[in-house]
Amino acid sequence: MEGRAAAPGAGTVVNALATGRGSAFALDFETTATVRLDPDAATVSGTIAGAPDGDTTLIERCVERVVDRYGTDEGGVVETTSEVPTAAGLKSSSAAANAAVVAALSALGLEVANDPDADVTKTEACRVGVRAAREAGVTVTGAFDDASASMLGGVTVTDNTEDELLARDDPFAEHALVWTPPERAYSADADASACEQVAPMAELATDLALDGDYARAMTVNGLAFSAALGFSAEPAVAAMAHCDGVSLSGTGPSVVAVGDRSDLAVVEEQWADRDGATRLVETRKRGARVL
Ligand SMILES: Nc1ncnc2c1ncn2[C@@H]1O[C@H](COP(=O)(O)OP(=O)(O)OP(=O)(O)O)[C@@H](O)[C@H]1O
Ligand SMILES: O=C(O)C1=C[C@@H](O)[C@@H](O)[C@H](O)C1
Repeated sequence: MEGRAAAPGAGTVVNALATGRGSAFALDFETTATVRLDPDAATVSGTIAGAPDGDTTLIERCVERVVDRYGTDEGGVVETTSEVPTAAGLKSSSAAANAAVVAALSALGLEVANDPDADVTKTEACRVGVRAAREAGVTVTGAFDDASASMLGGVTVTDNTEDELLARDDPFAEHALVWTPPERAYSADADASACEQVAPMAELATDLALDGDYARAMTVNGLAFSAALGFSAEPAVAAMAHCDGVSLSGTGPSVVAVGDRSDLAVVEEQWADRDGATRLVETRKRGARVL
């Protein structure tokens, strides 16, 4: 009983830490999970390729929750390999959870699809991963915004207090420029009460996103949450005149700009002297998939 699946990382349109409502969009780099289930194994054990000391609680919980709900008490192993940097604001936890859940469902022989007649809908599979993320303690709100963008692709707006999908659209930009500084910021350590202080700006950004004005929502979000979480707004200020939208992603430290490819080349020059890595990626319409 083996299943393999991949799910993309994502960038932030609106951070949900202020109000519980958030928005994110899928980016074309992904995490792959392989799950082997064994009816005779008593536990699930995980490994992260290239990170022998990485915390495997999340992916183990994901497989356990799938087995609890859809299986017959199997144990087994789960392994991830990832192009999404961990704790960089690019939704590594959502990509890992979605890949692990879809791979486990595939190992059980279940079809996961957007189709309401599928054995398991993608939205339901996504909620299983979000519950596992809450149990593993890697999230503040459950991050259904990030998880749904990764699972469904395109851009989503959600209410994370109810794990409810408020909107889903195809990508609002073709390309994104992603700057990832060397430091890491775990979501679970973020200052949620500082974020709550910028709730009026988060509400404004959410209204813009629900009107389909995702790029401007990102920019409003980025200024508010950079200030609340103590990140410099200077990269966003340097980029703003040259792109459609730019924001601190997640709880940082990455900054993501969207716009035409030629505009993003100008932003890349503005960001060139910074520590860390800058990469130009495509946004992604397709979400998680069985391999
Ligand atoms: N490839 C992976 N395999 C297994 N678990 C992973 C993997 N990547 C991330 N995780 C889990 O997610 C945790 C990091 O979650 P965190 O929310 O802090 O990062 P993020 O999702 O990249 O950030 P953000 O929510 O700001 O985008 C790790 O400690 C680990 O438990
Ligand atoms: O842990 C969380 O609940 C979240 C973390 C960040 O990615 C945010 O961008 C997201 O909206 C919610």
